[in-house]
Amino acid sequence: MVKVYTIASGKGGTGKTTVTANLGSMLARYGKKTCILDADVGMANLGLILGLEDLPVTLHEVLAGKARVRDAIYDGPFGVMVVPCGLSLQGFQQSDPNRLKDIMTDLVGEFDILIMDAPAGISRDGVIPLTIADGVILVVNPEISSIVDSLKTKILTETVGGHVEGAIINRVAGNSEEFNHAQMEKLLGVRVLGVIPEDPNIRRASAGRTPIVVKYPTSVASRAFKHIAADVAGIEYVEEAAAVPRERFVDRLARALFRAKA
Ligand SMILES: Nc1ncnc2c1ncn2[C@@H]1O[C@H](COP(=O)(O)OP(=O)(O)OP(=O)(O)O)[C@@H](O)[C@H]1O
Repeated sequence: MVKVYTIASGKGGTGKTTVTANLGSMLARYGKKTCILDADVGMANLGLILGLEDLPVTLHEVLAGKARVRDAIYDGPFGVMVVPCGLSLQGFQQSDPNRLKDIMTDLVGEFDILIMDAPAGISRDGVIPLTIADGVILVVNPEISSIVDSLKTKILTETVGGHVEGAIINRVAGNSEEFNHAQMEKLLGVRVLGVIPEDPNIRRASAGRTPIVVKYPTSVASRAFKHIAADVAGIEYVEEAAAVPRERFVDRLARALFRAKA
């Protein structure tokens, strides 16, 4: 049975796109047929951080009724399928977000998991991804403004008949001013699905157009993403061993000589 998630937030910049790219990639790695869509049609950047640009067909053309969604699906990391959005203002203006529901209906038979990256804030178009998901996942930073804005998104989701699955706390630096896991759960009134630390490798990976789980798989943030993905996939998380560097020729030679002498 397919499960449809929307990754949402209150204010912008909390890490929705980062979560969508990394969670989607890991779910595919864990064997789930996964598709991630950039439903942030006005401020799209999922394609940008995955190196998918200058594409002939994107979600813009599909939402404009000019193309089929099948023609806007591209290969992403670890076998995740990606439906990116174009960057042009004209493409945004021609998009009809009401078509999103039909697009999702077209995809449900082909995937185990569909994940939509929603627009930030509260807008008429932003409501659609909140209503058509089985579960909305809020991406929240551990500070009061982000919590208050996410609460508004939670209330809006419930008002329009949607369901909030839980929250991911992102960019946790471990400062004493930050709200902790238990406080966040109490304030938001939802289960915390995972905690992603502040990790400079996330920016480095994005600059290289690759999710951190691919580029720096043993980094602290990658391990956190893997935990959440395993939970969502319903499998037990097993720590992957760090890659053992290949032994250099001189080391092999020295070892062989040393053994020969002994
Ligand atoms: N855990 C983290 N540690 C360090 N940097 C992070 C982390 N999560 C996200 N970032 C950085 O924060 C910035 C915003 O992240 P992202 O684009 O994922 O947010 P967003 O919620 O999708 O934003 P928007 O609402 O504008 O679409 C990016 O530069 C990203 O690399």
